Amino acid sequence: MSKDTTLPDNARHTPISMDGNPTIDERANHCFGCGPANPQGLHLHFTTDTSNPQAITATCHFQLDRMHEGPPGHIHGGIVAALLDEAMSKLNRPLNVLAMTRHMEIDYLRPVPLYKPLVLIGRHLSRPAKADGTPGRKFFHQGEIQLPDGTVLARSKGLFIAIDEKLLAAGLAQTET
Ligand SMILES: CCCCCCCCCCCCCCCC(=O)SCCNC(=O)CCNC(=O)[C@H](O)C(C)(C)COP(=O)(O)OP(=O)(O)OC[C@H]1O[C@@H](n2cnc3c(N)ncnc32)[C@H](O)[C@@H]1OP(=O)(O)O
Repeated sequence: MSKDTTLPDNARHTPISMDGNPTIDERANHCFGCGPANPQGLHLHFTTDTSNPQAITATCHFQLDRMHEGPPGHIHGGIVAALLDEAMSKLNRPLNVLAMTRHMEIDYLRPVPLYKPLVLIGRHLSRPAKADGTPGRKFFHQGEIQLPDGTVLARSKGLFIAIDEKLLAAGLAQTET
């Protein structure tokens, strides 16, 4: 069945230019957290440090304005959650896994200010082995939003589950129709 190329992009979720066989990165082009093609996204850009494979990190320097306000002068709590989720999810690629958030918990320690430079950090914590000793599919990560002086404003712990590539392909096929 041929595709209706007259539909607006927000209904298709994938830009017309990516028709064919888009990679997962191309599919993520509209990701609310990091997709460069999402005009309403956060446009977060992360640098990953894999020098210690046991403690991979992903770091992003960012600043938000009133578009994302919750308490006056401060970032909305749901956006704080999205920021932390994004930071943790950025650890999956350097770990060579496609994974989705299964569970996350957040400590909102201090209100997170708008119009201030902030640091968002994801840290890989552990990947427990299965009972038979083979690598498990659960990835535990931590996220933090900090002031530049290191003061932690919000902290998360997340469980990400590796997605079977065959199921992923089926999922992507579903979103194509
Ligand atoms: C269309 C497809 C596109 C895919 C593309 C993906 C890649 C590219 C993403 C890029 C974008 C990223 C963006 C940011 C990251 C998001 O935000 S991802 C979006 C939010 N997340 C979701 O939508 C996920 C929705 N959930 C699901 O699809 C399914 O639950 C999952 C995650 C695939 C897991 O399903 P499942 O395989 O049935 O796993 P389930 O048995 O429920 O739980 C797995 C294990 O975790 C354990 N567990 C559950 N909760 C807990 C807990 N609180 N504590 C400890 N253990 C727990 C369970 O007991 C279980 O353990 P075992 O029995 O295996 O020992």
